[in-house]
Amino acid sequence: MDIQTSHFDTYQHQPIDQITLTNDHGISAAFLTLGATWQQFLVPTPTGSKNLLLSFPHSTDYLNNPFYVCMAIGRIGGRLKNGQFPLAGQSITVPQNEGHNTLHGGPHGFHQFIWDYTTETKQDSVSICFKRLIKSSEDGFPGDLTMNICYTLDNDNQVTLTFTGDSSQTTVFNPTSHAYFNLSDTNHILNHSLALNSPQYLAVDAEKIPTGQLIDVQNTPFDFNNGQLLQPAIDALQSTTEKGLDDIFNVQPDRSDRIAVLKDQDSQRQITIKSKRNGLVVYTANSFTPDLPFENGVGHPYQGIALEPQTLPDTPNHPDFGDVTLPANQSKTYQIQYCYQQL
Ligand SMILES: OC[C@H]1O[C@H](O[C@H]2[C@H](O)[C@@H](O)[C@H](O)O[C@@H]2CO)[C@H](O)[C@@H](O)[C@@H]1O
Repeated sequence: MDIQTSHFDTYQHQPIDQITLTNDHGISAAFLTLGATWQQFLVPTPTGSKNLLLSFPHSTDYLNNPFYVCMAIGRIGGRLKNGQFPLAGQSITVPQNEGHNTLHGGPHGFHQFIWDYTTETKQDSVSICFKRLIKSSEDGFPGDLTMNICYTLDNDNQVTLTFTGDSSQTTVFNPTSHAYFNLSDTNHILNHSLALNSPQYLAVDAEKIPTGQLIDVQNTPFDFNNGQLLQPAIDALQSTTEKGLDDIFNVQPDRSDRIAVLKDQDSQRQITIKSKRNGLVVYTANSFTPDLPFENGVGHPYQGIALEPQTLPDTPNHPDFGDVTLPANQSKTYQIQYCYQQL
């Protein structure tokens, strides 16, 4: 097990570090202090290594576009209608960043911060824990939030994300990761298959806000229960505005908390995703554009797929979706696991 720290670059006169964790099988995962970003998931190939994540070469590239590439998302993933919600008998309004709605924690979400960190080496795992006090005056949500985002790489080739929040006042908390995967040796994900434990997806309005209605996936392009190739699923959506997947699935974790399996048919690389929460947003990068300077070539639609486990979005406005309340001075932890296998 190994941990290496290096200087990545400088952003707004502040140094950005890159921290690389390596396990005993030669698999490594790299992270940036900017946005607590998961920058690389490097697996061995016959000729070297392959990054399973989309990545940029500079800090500014991460913040110069609206795609949150592999960054940490919080306090709340997804959209909050009108940036408003009821909480502890009050109507709360938070800063908006997509018209009058709030997306991915608003204009000052987790992705905007430069995080402090500590590292830890154990016999079978290596970890980096990003830490920051996010003041209510910084992101506009109730309560000062003491936030820890830990990434652990173990010898089962699994990366575990652990989000722990503790707030000075009752607040809302539904963090996730915006990691975009491309498991293939090509620059698109069309020959990946996706399997989801998901009987329903959420209806959304024209602004992609959940209406509250859950729709059965049977006989729709959204039925991934038996696994489905992404190319035909995306083809079936070409007549829609999005021309691809940007959808919220109501998932049912199995006994091992598995909710999804992504597999590249050509290379036989596979990622299994585990989460205890009831939502998964699937976004196939439908509006990526050539001005995105990715390390594996300029941006284009379907270059990667973001799989974002969370409690169903806009939950504070839909109590039947769950409860993302974080009571004052009580710590809450969510975990997401991404497990790599070469079949
Ligand atoms: O404006 C850029 C894109 O923003 C949205 O895409 C987000 C998507 O809706 C979310 O479900 C996902 O979690 O994050 C995406 C990146 O922010 C728009 O929906 C998309 O059309 C825009 O191109």
